[in-house]
Amino acid sequence: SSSSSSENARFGRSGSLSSIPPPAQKIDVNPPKGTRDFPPEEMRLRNWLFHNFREVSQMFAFEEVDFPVLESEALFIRKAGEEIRDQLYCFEDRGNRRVALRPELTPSLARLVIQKGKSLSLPLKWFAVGQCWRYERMTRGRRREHYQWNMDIIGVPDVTAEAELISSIVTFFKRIGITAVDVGFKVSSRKVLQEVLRYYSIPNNLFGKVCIIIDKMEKIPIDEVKKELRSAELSDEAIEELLQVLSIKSLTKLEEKLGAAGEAVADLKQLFSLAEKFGYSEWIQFDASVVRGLAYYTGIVFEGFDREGKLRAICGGGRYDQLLSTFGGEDIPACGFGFGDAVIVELLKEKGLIPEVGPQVENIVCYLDPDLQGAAVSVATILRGKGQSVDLVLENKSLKWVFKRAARINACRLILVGSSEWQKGEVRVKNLSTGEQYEIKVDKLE
Ligand SMILES: CC(=O)Nc1cnc2ccccc2c1
Repeated sequence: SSSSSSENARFGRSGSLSSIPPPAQKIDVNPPKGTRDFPPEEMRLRNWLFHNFREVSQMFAFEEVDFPVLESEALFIRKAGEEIRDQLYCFEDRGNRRVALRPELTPSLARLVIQKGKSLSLPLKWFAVGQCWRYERMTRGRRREHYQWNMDIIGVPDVTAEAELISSIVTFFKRIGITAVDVGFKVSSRKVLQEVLRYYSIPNNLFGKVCIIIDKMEKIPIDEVKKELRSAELSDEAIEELLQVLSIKSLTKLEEKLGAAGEAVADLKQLFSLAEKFGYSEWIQFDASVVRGLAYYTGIVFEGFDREGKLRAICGGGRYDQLLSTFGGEDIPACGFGFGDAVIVELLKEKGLIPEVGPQVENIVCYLDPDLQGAAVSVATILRGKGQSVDLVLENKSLKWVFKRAARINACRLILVGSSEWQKGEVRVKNLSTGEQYEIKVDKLE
């Protein structure tokens, strides 16, 4: 233990006495249920994925933001019957405050926008990559945390914002080798639903709840959906009409059904024509059944899906023009998406697209004679001063050991500090890919 108690100080690190007795039994060395460790190999894959998230976000001139993982529970209390609410990882802290581990990033973003208020010059283009949490009863072995990439555009009411967001996701997919043959986007607008509900004079306050019920359509039997819609005070006629409209998969048919005057048709037509200009038409399709499972969406919604139909949604998002006022702020038009780190990795595995990301280091420096430890340290430090990466062998190890380690860490070059060379101010260098060997003055190393 590294406790600085005087006891340790007196006997030093290797003191025979320890001031702390060993635990009675071994602690559980696994991470908490539903959570993951990231040892080096897994961390390299995660860093590769997040690097691509960040590169695309920066290519679209988005600025990175982040928020606390811990938020007031109130930020996520919505009454629309969302799964994300049922699984909120919430608790009372030591100050008796109701808090929650964030299940998503958008409410935090809204909170920050309200907090910054007039000092922000719109539009904002913000992105974040953050860990989100859920607490599932009797975890069905499902994870309780994942990382989500979010991109949001705040202050642009026009559909061109949603088109831009979809373009950024398409750009991301292309970068990692995913094509329109592998995935697509189902696109719709909640204004379709709004126009049907208005026709049947369903009160607006039921809108969120109806969306959440419909979002479950693919997951629960249709009779259950109808039962829940009936309990949400929809007439049988309204339910039948609603389900009929939600089965429409062509914009032309939608226009025949709703007429050309409504915003839903106008927005979607504009989006599909912008898709042409962005060059991702073959990636998107209209599908009125897409509503997404978050209550606050108000307009265009979309979700990325794998065309083989084996996996859950890869990503999803949409317009949320009235989220800020639910927190007491002035409404500002906004849209965004969330992209989790789990399904995409399953997809990459399916497609054989997991990248080979091994460790990489330029130099490994070792000393053959125990008296040359200081010399090795100075060689490593000179190389690092030149911006090179160096694995310094910290103890006097055999050459056999050093070669084995050099291979494991995939070092490019071996620098041997030996006494005969060191007399001449030189070191021996071995290029580990070509095998080439030579001796060189230390300050000539580059
Ligand atoms: C496939 C997967 O891991 N999904 C997942 C995992 N953890 C979450 C945590 C919070 C919200 C949504 C989550 C979703």
